[in-house]
Amino acid sequence: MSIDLVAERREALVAAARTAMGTAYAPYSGFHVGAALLFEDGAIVTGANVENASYGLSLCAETVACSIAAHAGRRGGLLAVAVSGGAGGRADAAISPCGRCRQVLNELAALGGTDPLVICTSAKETVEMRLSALLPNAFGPANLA
Ligand SMILES: O=c1ccn([C@H]2C[C@H](O)[C@@H](CO)O2)c(=O)[nH]1
Ligand SMILES: [Zn+2]
Repeated sequence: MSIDLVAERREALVAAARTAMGTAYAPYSGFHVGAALLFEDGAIVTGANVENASYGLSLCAETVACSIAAHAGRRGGLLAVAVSGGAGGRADAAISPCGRCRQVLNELAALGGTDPLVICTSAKETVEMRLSALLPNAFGPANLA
């Protein structure tokens, strides 16, 4: 059921990540990233990186998308994540989420007991893996219960 939804919405999810890349605010790195989250109800929530003049405060696209989803009331049900990005918004590198974003994604995943598929896409290639492979033995909400 869930796997079918990912297959069904896969193209839309990747397209949403690419579109979201267009709203990146990345004047310092020039590296534009878009992320799209697919939920069990079929909804797609997107985000793009938001940089800051104090460089270290910049937020990645995946973290922005997770924050928007949480703010909209989502507390789980994360089935898949698509990430697309590259210098100048050219999406020529299949980038995978940074360490901080893996942990942020894990919060939404763990709350709903899912292991989302992470789809890293570029114009040239697509690399896919489960979040549990990107963040094995994760620290999560259960550790605080
Ligand atoms: O998976 C990633 C990797 C990097 N970035 C952003 C952070 C920064 O704004 C820019 C360059 O690192 O790309 C993301 O949004 N997601
Ligand atoms: Zn990140």
